[in-house]
Amino acid sequence: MTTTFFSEAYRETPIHLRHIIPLDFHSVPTVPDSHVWPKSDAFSSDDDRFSIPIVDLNDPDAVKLIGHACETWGAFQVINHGIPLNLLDDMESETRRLFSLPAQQKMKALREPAGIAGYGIARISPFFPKYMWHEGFTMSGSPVDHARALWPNDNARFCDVMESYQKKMKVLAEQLTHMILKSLDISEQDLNSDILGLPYTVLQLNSYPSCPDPNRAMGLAPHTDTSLLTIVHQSAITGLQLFKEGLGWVSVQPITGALVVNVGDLLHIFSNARFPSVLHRAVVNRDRFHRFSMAYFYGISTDCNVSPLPKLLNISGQTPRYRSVTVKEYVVIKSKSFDEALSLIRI
Ligand SMILES: O=C(O)CCC(=O)C(=O)O
Ligand SMILES: [Fe+2]
Repeated sequence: MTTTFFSEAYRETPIHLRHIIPLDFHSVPTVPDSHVWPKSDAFSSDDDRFSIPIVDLNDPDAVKLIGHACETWGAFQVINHGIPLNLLDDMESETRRLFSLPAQQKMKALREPAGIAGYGIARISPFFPKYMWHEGFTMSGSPVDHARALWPNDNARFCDVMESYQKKMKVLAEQLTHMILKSLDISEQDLNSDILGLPYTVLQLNSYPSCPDPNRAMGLAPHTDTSLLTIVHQSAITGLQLFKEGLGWVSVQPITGALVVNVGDLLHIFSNARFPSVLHRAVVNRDRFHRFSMAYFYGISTDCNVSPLPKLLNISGQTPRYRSVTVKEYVVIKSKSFDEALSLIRI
């Protein structure tokens, strides 16, 4: 259902094969020109004083802390989230197993040009002149068809781990969404319809192979997510950075067992821009530091309308900053105009 919906939206913006097939990273001793990025002179802060808040979900003040983090950073790390540590470990080892397959094997699960699920490079790739040091595998629901192509006789464990992770993530994403709305004084009854009952969810596995010249390569170029919120599990290797006005690029330090939560475009619109849809990117490392991340995108489905929440406008006396769009319309605008998408629906 979700796949169909996205294919519908993506049919208008199919991607050329050269923007789907990843480089066979292990076959190149140096960074090819196609993957060389101008050295970023943006200030990158590894200073511990500048890091996103860590919120303990058992903290009695968690709602307030989450609201504050969404407002000031558009992101936070969450601990005591209820996702078992061994499931996070299993996710990481299955992800590693997938990306360690030979290139020609991974090609058997290649994403369709107008599709969302399968193996390939980042969907944002056509918006940049150079390729990223990255390969991905995307799922919406069961990955069984692609998993069968990857491992004809040995795919049950991969599918079990991916499915149970998606189930657990959905529960956590719902809980976080309710807490975020509560921080705005919004209850479910205040929403126009049962929009939260119609989630769309996508799980994206990311692989950033170690790079011979990390300063000239880009893992995942700066972007915002087209979700309500995104929950990221990153392996113990740094790479994720968020852009904060006045500070520049700030690294999100991996903390064992913690998950990173990002505000996405849809929540930004709902909040009438009170919560920034956080600009983020992934940088790469050298030597043996092959990094993985697993991003769970939680959004709302199909024909739902997204607009600044009326109750929020009433409470704050603000005028709406965005016009109402359906999720489908927004996905099409974003896949054509990328970082201009929000400004194209601004009032
Ligand atoms: O690798 C990461 O930490 C970030 C992944 C990400 O931003 C994405 O998949 O949209
Ligand atoms: Fe992202």
